Amino acid sequence: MSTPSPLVPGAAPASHYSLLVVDDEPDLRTLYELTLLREGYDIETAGSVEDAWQLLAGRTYSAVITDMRLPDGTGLELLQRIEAAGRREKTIVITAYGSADNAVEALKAGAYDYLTKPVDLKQFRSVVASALGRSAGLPTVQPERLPGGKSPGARATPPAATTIAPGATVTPKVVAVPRGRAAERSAMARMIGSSAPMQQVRALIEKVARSMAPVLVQGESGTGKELVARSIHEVSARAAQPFIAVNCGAIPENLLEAEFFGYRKGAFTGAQEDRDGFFQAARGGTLFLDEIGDLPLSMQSKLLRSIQERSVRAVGATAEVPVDVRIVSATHKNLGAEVQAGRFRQDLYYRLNVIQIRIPALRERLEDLPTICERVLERIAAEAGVSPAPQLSREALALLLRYAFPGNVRELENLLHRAVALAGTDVIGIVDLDLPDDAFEDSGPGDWVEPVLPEVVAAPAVAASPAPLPSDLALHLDEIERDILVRALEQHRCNRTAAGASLGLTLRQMRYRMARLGIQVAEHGTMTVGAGEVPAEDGADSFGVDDPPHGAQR
Ligand SMILES: Nc1ncnc2c1ncn2[C@@H]1O[C@H](COP(=O)(O)OP(=O)(O)OP(=O)(O)O)[C@@H](O)[C@H]1O
Repeated sequence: MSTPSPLVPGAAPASHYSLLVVDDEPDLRTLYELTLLREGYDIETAGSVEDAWQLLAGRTYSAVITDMRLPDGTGLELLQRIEAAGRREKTIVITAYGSADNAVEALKAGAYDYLTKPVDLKQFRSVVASALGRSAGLPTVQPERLPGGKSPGARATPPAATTIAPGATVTPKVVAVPRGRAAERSAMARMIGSSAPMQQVRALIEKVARSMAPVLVQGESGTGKELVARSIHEVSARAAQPFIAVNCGAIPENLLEAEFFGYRKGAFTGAQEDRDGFFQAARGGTLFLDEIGDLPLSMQSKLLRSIQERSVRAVGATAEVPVDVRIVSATHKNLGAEVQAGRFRQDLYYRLNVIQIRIPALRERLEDLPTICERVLERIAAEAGVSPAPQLSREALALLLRYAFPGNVRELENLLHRAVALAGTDVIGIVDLDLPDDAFEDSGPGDWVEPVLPEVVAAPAVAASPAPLPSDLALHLDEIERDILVRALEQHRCNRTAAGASLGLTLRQMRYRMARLGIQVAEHGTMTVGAGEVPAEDGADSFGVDDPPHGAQR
């Protein structure tokens, strides 16, 4: 066991970061201890899991650095104990060279980061500094103290994040450009939804933000993968450093290397000065690799090397330069299947997929839809300087709840923008949604979703006082639906195809609904409304002026 020594030549000023180093080899302990003392940290050391645990029982540390193989157990066991006890020490494990499995296991178990033997001391200092939320070699800053003397790690105000357009040259100037209004609010605050899957996503973000483990975010297009990546960055100790978002699928293959790693003056025709790449721009922060599944195989191997070595070599440069960057990647593809098909390197997949966050499609969390609509409409109104914000009519919301949203939240946002423009009033109706004709093509009797209509979204702004609650919701909604269908049929002279299209329904769906609600249209164009029934699958029991004769091709 040792304490900060005034005898260490060149030691940085004393700090309040305290570290516990666990290794059974006395020489290595001394090496790590001396290295860290020079950085100005307080150090204590232990030679086994039990020794370490005893020290931990007596106090808290800013971080624990442990070798994987210890005489009475493994570093992983120590880490698991720390996690299980709910302690907040950051943990760094040191694994034998080539034991990627151990490293991945440690990251999954909650380690902040790992180092491989033989430990490169420069990297060692940088990883420890990164775990403490500071830059290696900088004077140590006294962290905010929590009860018990624990350093919480730096939680700075999120800086402006940056997306780099393909082909754009990366300079510090570009990195500093703010992203505009949306970037002003934190990504986590912009992420709407309290459904169980979204709660899980939020909990995972909080958990993974504490470590350096690579995260792979999977989900359909428009589900919010970038929002999740930004949230991880903002919640992490890297929040004060850059967030660089790169769309891997949008960069021409011949530019990829220069864009990722930068280039030196004269490296190729037109390289008139040194330029940084995405990795250098993201130094100390997070590099978000969107659409990683679109990265060509040749670039995949270069990316793998940089991630493994934690260093990059600019095009035309002779030396590798270490970079401290956290990688978050995303894809809408099934990367496992891409690996099977030989289009994605298995080793890279393994490196990127240490922790996976799957964002469910919007149709899998429909309970979030009313709140998302409400908040998006508020935002549209605020941007246009309009008050009060437009609201969806009950019927419009009911229709949206049955729509499949192939483009997920992004599609919903676009749809609401258009609807607000079309509506002209502060209540958005079904016609304003202008949903595509084939929107409900697959829906049939079994696909009916009983709408959940929270009062806050459903109540039109014009209502003076809230309507009394219905005693039978299903009957009440049937009445509303019946009324809408009858009005649409009247407007379209009982032509069911046209009436259905005006409501975003196919003829088959229109037939089904009419039969269910007891609406009949005779051949001469008169309409009767009676008791409903459960229709036959193809709804062939009701005829109308727009129906072809039996057997005819439409
Ligand atoms: N849970 C959510 N709450 C509010 N807005 C959301 C949510 N999820 C996504 N959005 C919004 O939807 C749009 C698309 O989100 P984002 O770009 O993060 O999706 P993505 O999955 O990365 O899309 P792509 O795969 O096309 O790159 C953004 O405007 C984002 O703010």
